[in-house]
Amino acid sequence: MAAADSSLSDNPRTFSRRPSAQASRQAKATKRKHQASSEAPPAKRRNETSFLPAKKTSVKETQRAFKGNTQKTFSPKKHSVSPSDRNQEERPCIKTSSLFKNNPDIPELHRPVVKQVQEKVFTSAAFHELGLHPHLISTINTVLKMSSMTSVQKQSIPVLLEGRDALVRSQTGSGKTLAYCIPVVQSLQAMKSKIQRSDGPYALVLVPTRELALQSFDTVQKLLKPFTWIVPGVLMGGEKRKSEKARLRKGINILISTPGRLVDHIKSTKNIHFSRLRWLVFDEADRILDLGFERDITVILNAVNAECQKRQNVLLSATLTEGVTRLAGISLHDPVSISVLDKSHDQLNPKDKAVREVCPPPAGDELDNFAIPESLEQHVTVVPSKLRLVCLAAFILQKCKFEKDQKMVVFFSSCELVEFHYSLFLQTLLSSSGAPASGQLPSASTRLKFLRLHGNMEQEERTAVFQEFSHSRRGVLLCTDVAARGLDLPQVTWIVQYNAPSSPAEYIHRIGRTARIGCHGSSLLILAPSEAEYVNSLASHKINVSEMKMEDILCVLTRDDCFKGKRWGAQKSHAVGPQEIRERATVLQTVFEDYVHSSERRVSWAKKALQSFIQAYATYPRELKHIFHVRSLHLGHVAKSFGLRDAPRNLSALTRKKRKAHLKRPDLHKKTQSKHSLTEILRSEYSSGIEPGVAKVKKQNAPGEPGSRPLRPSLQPTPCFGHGKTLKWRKTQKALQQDSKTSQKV
Ligand SMILES: Nc1ncnc2c1ncn2[C@@H]1O[C@H](COP(=O)(O)OP(=O)(O)OP(=O)(O)O)[C@@H](O)[C@H]1O
Repeated sequence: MAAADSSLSDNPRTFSRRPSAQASRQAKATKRKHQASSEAPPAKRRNETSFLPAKKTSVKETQRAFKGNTQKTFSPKKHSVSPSDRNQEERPCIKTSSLFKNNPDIPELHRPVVKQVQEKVFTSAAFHELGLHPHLISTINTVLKMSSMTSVQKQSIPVLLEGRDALVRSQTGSGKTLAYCIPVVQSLQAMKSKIQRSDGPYALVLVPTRELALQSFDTVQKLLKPFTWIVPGVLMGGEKRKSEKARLRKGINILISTPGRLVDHIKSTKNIHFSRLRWLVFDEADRILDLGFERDITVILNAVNAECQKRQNVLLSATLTEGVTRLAGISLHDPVSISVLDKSHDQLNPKDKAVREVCPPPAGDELDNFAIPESLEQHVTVVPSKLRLVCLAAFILQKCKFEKDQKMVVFFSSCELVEFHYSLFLQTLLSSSGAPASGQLPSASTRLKFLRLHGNMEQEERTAVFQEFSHSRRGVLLCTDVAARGLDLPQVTWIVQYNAPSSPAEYIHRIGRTARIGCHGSSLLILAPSEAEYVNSLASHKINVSEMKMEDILCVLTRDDCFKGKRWGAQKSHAVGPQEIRERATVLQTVFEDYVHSSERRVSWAKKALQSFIQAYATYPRELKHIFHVRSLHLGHVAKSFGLRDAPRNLSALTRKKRKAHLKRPDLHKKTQSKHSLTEILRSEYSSGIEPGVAKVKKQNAPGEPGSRPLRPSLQPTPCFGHGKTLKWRKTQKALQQDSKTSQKV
């Protein structure tokens, strides 16, 4: 295989591992010049180079840390053939820019070491100490196979059993679902007049995604095993409305739903009554109550309040933000605020933590510092844009091909990006993992398994993927933030964030898919050099990450002879030097580029994915724009991470046009057409599944304000958020809008 980098393949010795004194001086000078280095070249050059093939480079540029020739002729393989087959073919010469050349310096990460907020997961208290129904206790012990309570359960269950409203905050994977499900089931089974199915909902649980709805339903169903007269049900979209209506008509006593779907039924179904409602639970409350769902939540609360005033309200999340606390002030009645923070770090008397802690609502700074599971190791790697794709692929290979039983979730910023990488990896990495190579475990070739999950998939497939990945011992799930919240995917060992999240809260929820309930897990955040400052932003929220070097990730390619260059073909590859790593990375990049350029259709598919990336990039909230700004992207380099050899010429015009049109996301284009605001488009990731309902929503105006749709009389904004309190709509709306700025990109 001829590598695409002539400086590597023509004469390996030109790549001395130690640069000459002169080269090193020049490199230092270059480094100083680019001290405030970012991905972006100066504005003028950026405009020129971004849309043109790689240009000739200056001497100084060639002295940078990674060197090579600007262009190189190489022989591409026949498309979608494994890299090992490629040597045997006659290939035309195609120009490609060097992968390791003209990259910006990788800045040193001066990350402040901060003390992370910690929580203790388990307590020694047993469920039978709670005075629950004996059948409920035995179900928890035998069906769920749990005996001792987690901290959040120990604190929340007694409070909820006392009949209080509560605001519950505890780290991801700490058992919040049972913290509300147990009191709900205990209280409903104990009702004097036995519950009838036809009574309708006694408890309403709102969750942001369909998968989470299914998961919570599963838990409730298990708890209800001994109490067969109480019927649980789930409404989540994707299912035929007619069959959901039929189930509602028969009666559902514990109703779990996504907000959009419930609103649809409130508006169109006569069979949903809340007169007997005793419980209203908002799981992932900060997500549910943010701008994306605000309108739906108002409709739901108004419908509920119109029929029922006296009930218990519970808000739960690992990241309760100020907006939720404010809304909690309106929607909760004399709530107990439960936080499981391990104060032993700050307090002299560590015994205090064992006592049930009922604290005032967290305020100010405390809200911004989220607890992270102690057994979660967080890493960050800084990778130039050109190398992002090979770096991600190498990391996946390292963990999931060469190590045993690794289960990985990779987060992307849009559905289209998920689809692109999923297909690309299936066609390239899987076909290249046919025969076990030297250094590869015998069963490694069968170890690689890719799945994907995003909001644009058919519900049937979404559910199947969710189930398959849940029950699988290994595999790579490529997904959007639709999988970031609440999902309890057992034994996930690695979380990779290929596109940085739009807020610290989303960072916490994404990494929270691993290291659950005291298990060990790791995460990797991949940043471009221009994004390195994001590490400080995380540190300001008491999030500590340690650096992983890109070279150490790429190093794995030397274990896989699929990625051997031609020069090395006849040799045994014992020596693992930077040169060989670069060569193999170039071979892998060539595999991607060959696949993408194998047809016009694939090129335009890659362009669309690139466009989707740029559009998603433009949606970072204002407070992160100084780190993530489209202007900081070198499109030519970014294009390479989509297997494109050059940046598409018409991309910037297209993107500008799109940005003007309210930053529509291409992956949702079909659904949204041209009328939706950004928020609505982004929300559709979590949509009810009933498109006409979504499409009708025009603008995020407060009900009753000019431009808003008239609501049904019972839904008019005279809203009581329960217990006779009037919703100060405008104030809340403003507060929510402020808070949502950090959560727009989901
Ligand atoms: N007392 C317990 N003993 C053992 N396992 C438990 C206990 N309580 C909950 N679990 C398990 O812990 C895992 C995480 O629970 P859960 O999904 O409720 O966490 P969570 O706090 O809601 O997380 P997130 O914030 O991500 O939504 C689940 O697999 C659950 O079955």
